[in-house]
Amino acid sequence: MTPGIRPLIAGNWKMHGTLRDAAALAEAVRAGAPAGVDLLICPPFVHLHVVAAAMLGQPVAVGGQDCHAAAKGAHTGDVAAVMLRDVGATHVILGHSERRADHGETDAGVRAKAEAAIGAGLTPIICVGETLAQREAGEAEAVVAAQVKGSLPEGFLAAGGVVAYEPVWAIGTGRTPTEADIAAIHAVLRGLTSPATRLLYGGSVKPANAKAILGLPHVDGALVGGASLVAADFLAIAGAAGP
Ligand SMILES: O=C(CO)COP(=O)(O)O
Repeated sequence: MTPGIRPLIAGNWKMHGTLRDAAALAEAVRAGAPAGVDLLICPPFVHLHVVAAAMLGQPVAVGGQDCHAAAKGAHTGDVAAVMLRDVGATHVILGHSERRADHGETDAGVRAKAEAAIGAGLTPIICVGETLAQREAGEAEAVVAAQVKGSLPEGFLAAGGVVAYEPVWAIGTGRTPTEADIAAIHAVLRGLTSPATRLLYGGSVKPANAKAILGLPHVDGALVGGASLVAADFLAIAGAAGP
């Protein structure tokens, strides 16, 4: 943790569940939200409006998992940042490695989306992280630094933008980098951002490893995938970030 930075525990629900599941999960998270920690849940687009309406005025923020760089237009299947803001989202995850892989997203594209998000009043959470081949080649720090330099738009730090380090090989695999490796990358991220930027770690975060990971220097929270779909696990991770 970084002294003076309030931790953020974010749940990326990815493409899971029904509307009923989403409503129940959000309510369970709300009911158990611990003090002293910011909580964010990011449902699939089709569930976002209902979840955001239910969380209005509650201590659980709601975010999107992506947005388009344009404010409107002929972009079939896409969703604009202003639309997310309009239905109650306050944050948006951008440049997740699954989107970089599934949709060919580039650093420049992520930067354009982040500009749109900031313009719409959303807090962008930009994801960076190396592949296993890049880590084994000793390139992890250079890859992550290049992604940060390429993906963060001007005004990102002033707008309170968040950076999430998610090594691709740790996502959904149960594998995590060593604590020293996480700390090393986060030190690089701190050097490239600001003393106040929230830096999240993501990749197989679960109740059993949350305390150790969240205790590392410059780790100001977590971006949680699988474990965020189980309210008790997500809340246990949030509890590990608390005072
Ligand atoms: O991709 C992630 C969050 O964005 C991490 O996913 P897991 O927690 O399932 O490894």
